[in-house]
Amino acid sequence: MKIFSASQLKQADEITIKNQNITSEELMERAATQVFEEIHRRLQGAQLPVKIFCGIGNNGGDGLVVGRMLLEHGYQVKVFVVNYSDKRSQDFLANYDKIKEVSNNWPELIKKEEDFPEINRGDFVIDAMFGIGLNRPIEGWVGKLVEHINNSRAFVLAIDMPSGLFSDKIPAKEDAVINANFTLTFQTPKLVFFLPQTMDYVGDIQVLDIGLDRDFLAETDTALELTGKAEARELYKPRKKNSHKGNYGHTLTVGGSYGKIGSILLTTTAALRTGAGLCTVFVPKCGYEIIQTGLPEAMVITDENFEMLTAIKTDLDADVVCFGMGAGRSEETVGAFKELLKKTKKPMLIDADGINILSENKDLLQLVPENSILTPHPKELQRLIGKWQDDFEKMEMVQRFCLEKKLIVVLKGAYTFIFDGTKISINTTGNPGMATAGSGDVLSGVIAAMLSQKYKPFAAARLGVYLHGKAGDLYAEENSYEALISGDIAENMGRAYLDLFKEENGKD
Ligand SMILES: NC(=O)C1=CN([C@@H]2O[C@H](COP(=O)(O)OP(=O)(O)OC[C@H]3O[C@@H](n4cnc5c(N)ncnc54)[C@H](O)[C@@H]3O)[C@@H](O)[C@H]2O)[C@@H](O)CC1
Ligand SMILES: [K+]
Repeated sequence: MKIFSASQLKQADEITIKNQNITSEELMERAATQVFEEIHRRLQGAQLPVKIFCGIGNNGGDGLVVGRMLLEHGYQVKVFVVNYSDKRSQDFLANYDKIKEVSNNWPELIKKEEDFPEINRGDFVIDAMFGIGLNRPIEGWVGKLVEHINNSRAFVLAIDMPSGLFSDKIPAKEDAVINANFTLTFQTPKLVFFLPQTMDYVGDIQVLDIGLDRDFLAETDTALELTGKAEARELYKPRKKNSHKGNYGHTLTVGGSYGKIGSILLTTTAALRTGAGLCTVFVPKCGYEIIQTGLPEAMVITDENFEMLTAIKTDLDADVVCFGMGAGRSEETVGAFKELLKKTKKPMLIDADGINILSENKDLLQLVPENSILTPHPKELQRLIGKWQDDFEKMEMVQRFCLEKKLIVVLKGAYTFIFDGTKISINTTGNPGMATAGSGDVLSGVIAAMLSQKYKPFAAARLGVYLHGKAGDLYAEENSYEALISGDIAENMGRAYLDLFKEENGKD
């Protein structure tokens, strides 16, 4: 699913109004009807106090329409207009008149702190103050109202965006932002719903298709894309009946050190579970028996050294080399990595200590084969590219790094972001249970196996990250977040693949 910017959405609005020959008021009615239907489906007529806070722009207009429809359906609704300015939008005004016909009273105006209504814990609050039109922080008494709503601990549903969130920047610490439990957003999820600094304001997300011009949406390019089941399914390449293990590539996993052989064992297990045709593991001598016993499907070659990697001697011409898991950063290992980089020409997968070694020896970056994939977590990324001010600057810095070095970066997080210098893909699977030792090692194996099965690097990263998260989700659904250990992710890769083609309630 594409993620459109606020200006692209405004353009889509205008084109829709023109091409479908409707008024903007009709478009608002259509959008807000969807919000109403969703609320009605969930509340089923429940008589809890509904309090709607409307701004004076089109987000407020949506709130008025929703209020009118809820009243018509017998809900107990109180509509407030947060009257921070008298410059009301046209569609707001049209709906301001219409709601009076249903409620017989004008909505209550809030103009100062003394006008704030009481909000109780059991209330259902609808935030329709600001949407994508917010262009400066919420200030003064309106900011206090935001605090008042947040402090009430009532359930808060935001229309389009929680008020106070910008579509293209991070609010400052002191800025007022609605803490929503649920956000019903129009046509496209907004980027800020997925950034670490802003994702907590949004709560659960649902995207409502408000029927904006199909051609415009299909033809307009976006740098940002969300990878869900439909996209993952499109990336997936079915196996041919007439194939053999050579078709799925030979993966060489290189890593491990004394006390950290488990990491490379996890990586290689994951690679085999993801479909790598053959796997060879290169480890220090101390890893030999562990790997042979723990994973009889893999072949093992050892370093001359017992505890760490010192020279990666092998004639194997692997389809993909995966380096770093548990490798440590001793001088000898750095040297061994350098030699490995020199002789590797195909895109590699570099993780963990591999990334840390690159951060400490930036000259090695020029040896990394084009289109290789790096899978840092935020701390590792910071060591590699330096500090950023906020998530927007971080994204710019990563894209610049990817372009300059011709690399792909998989930035691991609650939402994992995949960068290739021009595109950014945001993953939708995964859960807090996966914040556990070794889940990154498993991810490395999964993506390496995708490369070895001849997926193009960006696609390999996207599909790998998606399936890895899905495997974790499927396990957690039955066993809890807490009980999930990273080996379970590898074990459940098969279910993640099968799930790609499972229909849920007739849709994906
Ligand atoms: N295609 C779509 O996405 C549709 C969008 N609609 C709604 O329209 C919204 C956008 O409406 P608007 O452009 O009127 O903008 P908003 O309703 O988000 O904001 C209202 C106005 O407040 C002013 N403002 C901005 N920041 C302020 C601040 N800190 N303090 C005081 N005033 C401030 C701006 O002039 C802005 O136009 C969307 O979020 C959505 O809810 C729907 O009605 C119809 C379809
Ligand atoms: K809002």
